[in-house]
Amino acid sequence: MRSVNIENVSKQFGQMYGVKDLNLEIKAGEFFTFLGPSGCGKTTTLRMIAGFYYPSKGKIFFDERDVSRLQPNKRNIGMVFQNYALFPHMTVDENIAFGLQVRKFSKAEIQYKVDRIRGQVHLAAYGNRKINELSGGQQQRVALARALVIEPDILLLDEPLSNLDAKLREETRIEIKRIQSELGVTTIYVTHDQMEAMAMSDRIMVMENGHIKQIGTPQEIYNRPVDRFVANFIGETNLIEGTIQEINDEDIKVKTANGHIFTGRKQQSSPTLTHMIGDKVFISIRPESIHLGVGDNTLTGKITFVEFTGISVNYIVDFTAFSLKVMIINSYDHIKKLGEDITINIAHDSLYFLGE
Ligand SMILES: Nc1ncnc2c1ncn2[C@@H]1O[C@H](COP(=O)(O)OP(=O)(O)OP(=O)(O)O)[C@@H](O)[C@H]1O
Repeated sequence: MRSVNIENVSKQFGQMYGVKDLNLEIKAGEFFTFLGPSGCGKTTTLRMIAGFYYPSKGKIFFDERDVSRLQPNKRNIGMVFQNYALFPHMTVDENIAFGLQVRKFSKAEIQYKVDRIRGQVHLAAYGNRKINELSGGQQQRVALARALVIEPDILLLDEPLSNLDAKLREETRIEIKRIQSELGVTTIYVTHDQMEAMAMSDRIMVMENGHIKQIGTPQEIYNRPVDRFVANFIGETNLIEGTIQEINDEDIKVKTANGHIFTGRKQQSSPTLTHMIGDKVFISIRPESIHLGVGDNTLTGKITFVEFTGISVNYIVDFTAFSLKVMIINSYDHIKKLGEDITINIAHDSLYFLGE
């Protein structure tokens, strides 16, 4: 396993930038995810790491080695894409063995390595099955085995689960994570699915328009987003606009347009926020951090939407100047009805302040 260092990398397509001035270090053995909406530059970055694109500017290192202009087949990388690109009429073993044959391993070595990796992806009994006789999830595990059997320094995965249905996605996600942590291979994962990114990654890079927005652990990104884009993109949140009314070393009071005052902790603010009385701020409140009844930041409003999902009861509650999505984890309590009044509270620690 190797580290990946991206230094000042840009990729231009004519006048347009796919990515611009990217600086990034992925540690050896890390599960690192590129996350962002369509067109933000995830695949372009991955392709430069793979060697399918060369950077227009800047350098890429695997450990100390400059690979910026090295051909893909000289980089010792394993790759899995959303369309598995397996040979459908060949067997599982023939597919897995492909990269080893290209590398001219002996027959005995190939069989040993193929058997071993087939066991690791939980397909031990499937060596002689044809690819078109496998389920989508099994096919994706063959693709993974084929990428891993060459013992790559770096594993690149580009939306590998997007062709699978929801249940299989989750199962395969768990399998990929298990195999990755058993083998300890440095893994770079591309997705636009924030749940997937959160569940699998050691660290996540959130991208927008060819730029890095934030790099951090799933918890950092979820609990301490740098701005409204990240807060909105990672999970659901309520954003309420207001102005700073009062401030001291510990607390901030923010007044909304209809005169409501929210009190929160100063340390629960994005690092880029300046704290001056009169400044405009946004309060981010996660739906699951809102509770029923009286407490800190108590409010009473009218229910304009209600749904029961099994895990939770979700409400939208109108407070005239703003509305809040509220998620009450299923407690078998009475479910309130559309049009009813509801009293909610939000702990001071659950408010998070963002700049414009
Ligand atoms: N070969 C190309 N020629 C011209 N523009 C390109 C090319 N490849 C990518 N782009 C542009 O670069 C930007 C980044 O594209 P990229 O494919 O990296 O995005 P992405 O985040 O992977 O999106 P998606 O999730 O849709 O795959 C986009 O605006 C895209 O249109």
